[in-house]
Amino acid sequence: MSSTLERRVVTLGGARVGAGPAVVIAGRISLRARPVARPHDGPTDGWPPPGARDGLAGRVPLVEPAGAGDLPAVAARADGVVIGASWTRDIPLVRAAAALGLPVVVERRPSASLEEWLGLADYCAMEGGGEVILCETGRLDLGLLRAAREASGRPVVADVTGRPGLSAAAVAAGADGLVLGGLPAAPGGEGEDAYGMGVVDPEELRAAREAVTLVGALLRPETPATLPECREAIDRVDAALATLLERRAELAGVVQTLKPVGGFAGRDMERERSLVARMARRAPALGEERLAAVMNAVIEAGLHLAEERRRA
Ligand SMILES: C=C(O[C@@H]1C=C(C(=O)O)C=C[C@H]1O)C(=O)O
Repeated sequence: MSSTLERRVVTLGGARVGAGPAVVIAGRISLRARPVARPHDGPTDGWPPPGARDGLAGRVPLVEPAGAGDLPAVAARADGVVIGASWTRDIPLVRAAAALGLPVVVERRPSASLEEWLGLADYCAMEGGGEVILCETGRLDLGLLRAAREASGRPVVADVTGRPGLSAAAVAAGADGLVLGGLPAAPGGEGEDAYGMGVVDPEELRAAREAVTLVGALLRPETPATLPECREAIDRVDAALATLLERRAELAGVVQTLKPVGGFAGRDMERERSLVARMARRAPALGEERLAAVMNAVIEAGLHLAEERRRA
């Protein structure tokens, strides 16, 4: 984040994008890939009807219109309108979409420069209510994503549909959110793709949530101001800690098999002291003494686990 630029926060369907934790935006559809209307759907504007069997309560986080005719339905049913990467130069439609007053998600045209992308975002902010999110999509230029976030002060998200392996990298690069294509899945159930639009992929959703939790805990600065926010931030840190503790226990177990004398008998207090001293450099507020108590418990838990496994 630039120190001179005020960071703008956009509220999208109740989620604050741009400050605090990175968010997962699970649902983006394009009306350019309009599904086939089916007779029992009744009059259709190309949308799944509200309360359809896929559990969709009639709303989708992000919708890309195909034309101006879609805009009333987008206004009624979407949390945010998408300026799609393929038509960022259709200025009349860009303008009409921005004028809806919904948050506007401006995708980057493939090969568009930073200047062109940010210029379009400024244009949308002027034409609309000012709530603009930048979205990097396609092959994901994460360097550009980061530069856009710094240069504009606007929230920047990455569409990781079909690229779950880039979720962690996108959050590490500074993405304020991860977008997943498809209809939102039914709460608690696997989504039913009744309309040929595709449903958010559960594996992609899992990868995105892991990324915002684990990478967010490690790399994203946060200053929570309320008790729930603070607890959520702590929960993310604990998730990262648990992941690391499990990993550490596995490694400590391997060490026991490689040392001449393993287990509690082979305990090396000098090595324990030196690892605590190194950790204290990263955790100066906690300091050596408090860390030593924590690490003693961690090391003993690992030794107990290794012993249990050896006996089994
Ligand atoms: C893992 C080792 O064995 C023991 C456990 C340690 C740990 O969990 O970090 C450190 C030193 C030893 O007392 C080791 O020797 O490195």
